[in-house]
Amino acid sequence: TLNLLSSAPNKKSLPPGPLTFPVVGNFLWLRKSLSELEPVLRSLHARYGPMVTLHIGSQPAVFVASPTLAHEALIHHGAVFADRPPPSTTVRLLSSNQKSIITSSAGPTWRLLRRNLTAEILHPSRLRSYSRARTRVLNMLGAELKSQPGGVVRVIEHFQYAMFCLLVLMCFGDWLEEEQIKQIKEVSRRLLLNQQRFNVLNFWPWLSKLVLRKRWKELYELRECRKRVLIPLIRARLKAKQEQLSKAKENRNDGNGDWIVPYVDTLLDLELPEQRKLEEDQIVSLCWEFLSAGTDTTSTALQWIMANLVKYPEIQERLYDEIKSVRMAYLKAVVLEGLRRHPPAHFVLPHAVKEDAELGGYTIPKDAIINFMVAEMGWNAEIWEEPMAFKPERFLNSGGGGEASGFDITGSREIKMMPFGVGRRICPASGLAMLHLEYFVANLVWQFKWRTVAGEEVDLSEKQEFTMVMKNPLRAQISSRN
Ligand code: HEM
Repeated sequence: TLNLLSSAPNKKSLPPGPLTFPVVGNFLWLRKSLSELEPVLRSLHARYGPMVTLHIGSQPAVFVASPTLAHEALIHHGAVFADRPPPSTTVRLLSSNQKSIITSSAGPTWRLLRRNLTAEILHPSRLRSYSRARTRVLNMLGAELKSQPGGVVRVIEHFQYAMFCLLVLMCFGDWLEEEQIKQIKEVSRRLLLNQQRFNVLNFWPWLSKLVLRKRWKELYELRECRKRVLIPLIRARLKAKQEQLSKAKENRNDGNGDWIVPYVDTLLDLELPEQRKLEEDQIVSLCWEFLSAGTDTTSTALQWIMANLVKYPEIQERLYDEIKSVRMAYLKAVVLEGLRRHPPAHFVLPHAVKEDAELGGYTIPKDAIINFMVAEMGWNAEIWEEPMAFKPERFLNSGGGGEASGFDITGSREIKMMPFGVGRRICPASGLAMLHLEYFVANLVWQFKWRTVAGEEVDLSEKQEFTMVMKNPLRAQISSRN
């Protein structure tokens, strides 16, 4: 009783929500993925308003569904709401103790790592330099699709592989052989597929170390495997850089210099705020983050967009005509509509506040997890007419003059949707993701006509995996346009 009384004032000022769940219930909540909670949250929001608190375990989790409150938190009080909750034991293990952008708390190391990625790799002028890698991957994807018997393609595995290759080439250099890419892909898949199983290790880690010893061993083994694959690539770049340096010193530039700057090179150069270079392990987890943050998100988005182009042939034909006449506004509108209607992440990654903060008249305590509901905002009927329909045209007026490019995806003035998040933690690669989506959608529609497979329909049902994917993956009948 004493305990309850002393914590009462704080609890009271949290956003409202059902106060208690039975203990067993709690355990189930923990295991349910956030998206399974979405329908529950929807009814809780209807009852309690745009901010709801669930007491998950001992930690309050606040869910924000209103674009206005998200703007207030992430833009107006951006510095306060930019932190992350402490990572789980397994995440800590795989991120070399939070040496990754996603997991680090909002301090000098996070700023440095994030700035390195945005300035050295994701800057528009740099993005142009990776065009050779894009062409190589597009040709590979086109050849794979063409080789499917009867022209019937199940796209998702091909899309995933294409996005993965592209990021591997940006990370380690575009001279890499396909055999090397396949090795990395193999470990990556295994880690991803086992994520749910490894998550369980985080509930009472001391207990799981006794009961789930084999699973812990598997996790350690996969981490080793990841090192075995990546460290030779990192060392090869270190050597190449040293050779280049000595050539430059001796003034014997043979013109065989590199075409591009791979991400790993920038990490080898980087100095942490405490004036020390990154350790090999930390470079491994940063490269890993680069590959895994961008593969499923982008390939899922691409699949959803292509699914809508198959389902609505008139949209596909209009897109084809506009590409033919080199008008790209509609292309951008199609991609934006895809991200609004089918955001790969239905929630941004969990946020936290550095100190107790206020939002919408309630207190957000330091130990709370704050979730922003991406899909709900994109489907908000007060902002979007017929929100569940796929209508790219809605973006053509957003900038005036029929230009979709005027739409502000950063939400800095006002949030209408936030597929990449907004504010200081906004996806640093939103520009790269948009470029890749526009590039592949345009080329796939340019090269092939996409139709439904005879006797089948495109089913837009969702299923939560690492991202929100198509429950029944897209299959399409393709034929060459020329
Ligand atoms: C369609 C594709 C993508 C979508 C929808 C997407 C979405 C997101 C979202 C919602 C967040 C969380 C924002 C927050 O916590 O407030 C995020 C963070 C992040 N994304 Fe992306 N992303 C995509 C592609 C990529 C790519 C291609 C990369 C890397 C090459 C990438 C790297 C990151 C990183 C490093 C963060 C963490 C930022 C931080 O914590 O400071 N993403 N992304």
